[in-house]
Amino acid sequence: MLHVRPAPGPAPRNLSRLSLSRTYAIRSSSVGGRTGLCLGHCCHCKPLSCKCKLGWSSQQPPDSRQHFRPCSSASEAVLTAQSDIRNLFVANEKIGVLLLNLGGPETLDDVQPFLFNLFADPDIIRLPRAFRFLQKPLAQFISVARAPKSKEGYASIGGGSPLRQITDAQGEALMEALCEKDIPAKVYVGMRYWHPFTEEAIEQIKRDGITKLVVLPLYPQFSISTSGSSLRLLESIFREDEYLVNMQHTVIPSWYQREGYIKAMATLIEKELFKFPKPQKVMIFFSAHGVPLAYVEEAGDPYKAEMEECVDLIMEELEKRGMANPCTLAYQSRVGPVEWLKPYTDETIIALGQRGVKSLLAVPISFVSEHIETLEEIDVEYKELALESGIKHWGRVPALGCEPTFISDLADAVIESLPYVGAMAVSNLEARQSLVPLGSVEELLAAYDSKRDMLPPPVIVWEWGWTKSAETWNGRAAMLAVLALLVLEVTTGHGFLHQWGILPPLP
Ligand SMILES: C=CC1=C(C)c2cc3[nH]c(cc4nc(cc5[nH]c(cc1n2)c(C)c5CCC(=O)O)C(CCC(=O)O)=C4C)c(C)c3C=C
Ligand SMILES: [Fe+2]
Repeated sequence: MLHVRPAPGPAPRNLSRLSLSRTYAIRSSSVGGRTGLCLGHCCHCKPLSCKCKLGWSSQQPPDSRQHFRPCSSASEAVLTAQSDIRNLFVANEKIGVLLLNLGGPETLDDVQPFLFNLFADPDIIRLPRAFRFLQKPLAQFISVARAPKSKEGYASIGGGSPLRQITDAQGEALMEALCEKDIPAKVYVGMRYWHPFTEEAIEQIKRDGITKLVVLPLYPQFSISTSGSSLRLLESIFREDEYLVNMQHTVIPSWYQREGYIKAMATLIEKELFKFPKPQKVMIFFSAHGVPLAYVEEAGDPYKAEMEECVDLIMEELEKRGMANPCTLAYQSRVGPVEWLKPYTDETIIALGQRGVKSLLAVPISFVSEHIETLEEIDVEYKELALESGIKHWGRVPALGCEPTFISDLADAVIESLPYVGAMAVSNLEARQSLVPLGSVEELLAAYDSKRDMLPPPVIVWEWGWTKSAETWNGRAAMLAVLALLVLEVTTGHGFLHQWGILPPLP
């Protein structure tokens, strides 16, 4: 199914609106009578369901749009927050902002160990509980097998990922923006899979004696596989550390609906549209990083719903500016044999070409830095595919990077969240039970973990003969046997893959 909005005019877009209630019900989970993760988002608007200045009652999940939409009193909220912050300085507090990101290999030699870290993450490869002991051997196997292809990609974009450099620059720019808004704070970068690792950032935060911390994942939309994974790691680090248990903090889990972000995206799109010979005829093609379908359908990942709403908001902003282009949302970069969110970017490009679309503007939407999937997958592979599919004019919107409106908005998000830093951690006991996400992300992750265990097997009744159930169970037995062989091979360095030269010998 394509997410296509026909041109011209404000005809309804075919962007299905999933119920967001699960996401926001989880977000609104209350600890100690106050809500959790609405911090930093909702302080502008106070709909009826909102009981506190920054939250809503857990009994009354709000309409997300109403709650999250920035309104004209945004600057007022920032001003209030700023005066609260000045009070923090009187109390001699040291404010830190921890930017969480994915991380990327800096050299080609880093590629395999980076991939190992990624695939060793149980939020990336989800093994049933009984098979968790296989996580690391499997990560070793997949990372070794995938490294040559990944290396080719990284070699073609200059020999490594630009992610560290860009994230550091975003951190610097955020620090300056906060300083200009009279909020001196130190910004730290903590990567999930490569340097500087989250653990390194945390050590620096401790050395600097930070007393109040805002945790800001650099993913606009929340996914279990990205922000969720980073927060889970952070939570485990916090739980083990006496200093961190006592450090007040808050988390901004996703921020795709912020006015500054939406406007910055619309401005970038508008600029690129006008490079086309007929701007009004261009199909705006949002390409988001995919996740396996089961994350959304079985584990309750809000990623798809947030992505669709984000696209809606950007398109509304463009409409306000007089642009009524058609748009499509598709998902790219799938890895492995399972089904991922659809429609897939490559299939969609081909379908659009067949439908006679002639001008396509690709908009990377799930990430705010240039990275391998914008520089290689979109700029090279998808462009080539588009031209082969009959598309005549191709463009690509750059990632936000250090775009000033965007950075200024991130600074506002941080400022708005500051008065609520530590509001939840009223005692050590409570803090230990519910640390980083003030209860909410933990609940989200816990909900998906428990759901995973409760999933019914695909085939319940055994039937003799060449049946679906026989195929399934034979297939499972065969997979386990192959897995066992692979694990043995990767750990011992001996086996058929080494003999056939598919895997290099162990050093
Ligand atoms: C919102 C963004 C991202 C989601 C969601 C996401 C999920 C996800 N990714 C993989 C597997 C890989 N991702 C890789 C690189 C990579 N992923 C993201 C973002 C999201 N991933 C970025 C920004 C990058 C690039 C980092 C860089 O170095 O520039 C890779 C490595 C590259 C490759 O070999 O293709 C893999 C593998 C899974 C399995 C997944 C969801 C479960
Ligand atoms: Fe990824």
